[in-house]
Amino acid sequence: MSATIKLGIVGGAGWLGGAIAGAAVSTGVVRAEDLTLSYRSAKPDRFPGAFWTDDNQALADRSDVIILSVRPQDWPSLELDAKGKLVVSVMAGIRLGEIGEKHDTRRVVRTLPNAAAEVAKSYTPWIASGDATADDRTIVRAIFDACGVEDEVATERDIDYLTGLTGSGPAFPALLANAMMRDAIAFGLAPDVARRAVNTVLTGTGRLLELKDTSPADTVEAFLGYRGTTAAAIETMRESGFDETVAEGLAAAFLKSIAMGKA
Ligand SMILES: NC(=O)C1=CN([C@@H]2O[C@H](COP(=O)(O)OP(=O)(O)OC[C@H]3O[C@@H](n4cnc5c(N)ncnc54)[C@H](O)[C@@H]3O)[C@@H](O)[C@H]2O)C=CC1
Ligand SMILES: O=C(O)[C@@H]1CCC=N1
Repeated sequence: MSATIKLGIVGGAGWLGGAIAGAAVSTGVVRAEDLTLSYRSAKPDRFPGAFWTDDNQALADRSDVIILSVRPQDWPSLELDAKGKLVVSVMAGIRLGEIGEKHDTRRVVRTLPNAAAEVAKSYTPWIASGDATADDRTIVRAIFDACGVEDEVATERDIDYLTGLTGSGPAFPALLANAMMRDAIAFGLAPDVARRAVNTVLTGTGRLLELKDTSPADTVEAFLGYRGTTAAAIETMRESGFDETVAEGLAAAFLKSIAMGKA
């Protein structure tokens, strides 16, 4: 892929837009001088050499590829004519067809990264509209490879499902860790010890997964087979509905993603 794409990020001052910009610049997918970012109120002091603007049409006119990274509720009021350019959305819930219609282009890609883009560890599923070209796909792969791991998926329904599974995903280990910490503090552990203990469990587990790429089912089975303290905990959590609670939470995210689109 050419290293000279001109990339615009609407909402570049935000959490995800900033993370994508950081990943794209640091991996050389885009040069800082070819990057345009828009903000709504205060101009951020980030990405030296990049062009900041509060005029989204100016951003679109300067860019070949436009990433939409505003919150879904802010998108209807976004004025931007992309005139046949490649538009890449990271917005939850908003459909390919709606995006193309509003921004006057049939080259649209809908993606759903996650918060780990900030550390180049996002999982990003994406799907392209019928008129997206092979070069468009190459550009999208390059941007989201820079943010972590990406997969082109078969349907927008898959994106809606993955919005909960992986888009929201970083929140779920945090939810578990928070419950563990609360229990540890209720038990009487010093809060700083509890925090260090629980955070180390999470980072250590992540590292093990990264190095060994084991199946979670195999890990659970190995601990169950040990018939020790871990098996006692897992069996009690499951009897209390752990697996069903997770499935219900993921279903709620899936339904919310569908409800956020018009189609
Ligand atoms: N944060 C996350 O973990 C994930 C977020 N997303 C999606 O990413 C999108 C952005 O989310 P975040 O970065 O978390 O939100 P955020 O609120 O941190 O960033 C959005 C930014 O857009 C700016 N903005 C709003 N309207 C604007 C306009 N007309 N022109 C220029 N800037 C404008 C806001 O001022 C803000 O800085 C959302 O659509 C969300 O669904 C998707 C996956 C994960
Ligand atoms: O919670 C949200 O709506 C956004 C989209 C996926 C993750 N965060």
